[in-house]
Amino acid sequence: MLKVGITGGIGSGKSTVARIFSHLGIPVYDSDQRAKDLVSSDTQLITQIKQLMGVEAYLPDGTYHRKYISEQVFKNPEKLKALNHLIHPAVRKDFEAWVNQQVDAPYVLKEAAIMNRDSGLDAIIVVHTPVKERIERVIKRDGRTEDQVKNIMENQKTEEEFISVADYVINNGNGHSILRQVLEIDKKLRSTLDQYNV
Ligand SMILES: CC(C)(COP(=O)(O)OP(=O)(O)OC[C@H]1O[C@@H](n2cnc3c(N)ncnc32)[C@H](O)[C@@H]1O)[C@@H](O)C(=O)NCCC(=O)NCCS
Ligand SMILES: Nc1ncnc2c1ncn2[C@@H]1O[C@H](COP(=O)(O)OP(=O)(O)OP(=O)(O)O)[C@@H](O)[C@H]1O
Repeated sequence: MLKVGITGGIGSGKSTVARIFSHLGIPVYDSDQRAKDLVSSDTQLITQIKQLMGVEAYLPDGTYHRKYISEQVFKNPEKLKALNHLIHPAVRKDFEAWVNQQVDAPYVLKEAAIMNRDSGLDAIIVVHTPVKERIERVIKRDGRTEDQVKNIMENQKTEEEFISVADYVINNGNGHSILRQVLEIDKKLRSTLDQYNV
């Protein structure tokens, strides 16, 4: 089973592009969403996160306090690194278990904001959108302030760094057609798979 990553900075359009692959029948693993499920259900992880971030990391009803954690980690790279260190091994394990269930798919897609050449993926797609457009789209989508978006961006790869890990780049800037680009990549990935099967 080919494992393909899809990455890009906040608001680049990863989820939008992943949705198109999903319509083509490709199973998509949403790391952000799965991470949020795991921090709400994995008791060992919950204990470790409270130790790292304080009891305020969870609301009295047990909900993961995203707003509080977001404010803490995106202004403190060391805290973010420590949180990643707790959550990412759990996500990696969960992803491998999920992949094993996707028996009939030609390939699977892992969507994540953090991805490197050594992430254990066979190919990486980077969704590229100019920073200015990403900021405008996230303000519109989330109601975050420009400073909040820039704060998150400072803790992510730059556009150049994202592109440096890419096997395929999808340009999602204003005026570009993502459907055509997705169809081309899907065709190439399926033909790679055919070569493996020969
Ligand atoms: C930091 C948290 C609380 C922020 O939650 P919030 O709902 O405010 O924002 P959201 O999840 O939509 O993330 C905002 C943007 O930051 C990106 N992001 C999330 N976590 C990280 C991270 N560890 N490093 C860099 N970018 C990140 C997201 O992809 C998105 O682009 C939450 O994202 C979290 O718990 N992250 C840790 C889990 C993680 O690393 N997820 C990323 C893939 S495994
Ligand atoms: N080509 C486009 N033109 C205009 N708006 C777009 C385009 N692509 C995506 N958007 C919008 O921009 C916002 C960000 O897109 P999306 O949520 O797919 O990004 P993302 O990379 O998954 O973000 P995050 O990392 O925050 O999860 C969404 O509101 C989406 O509807």
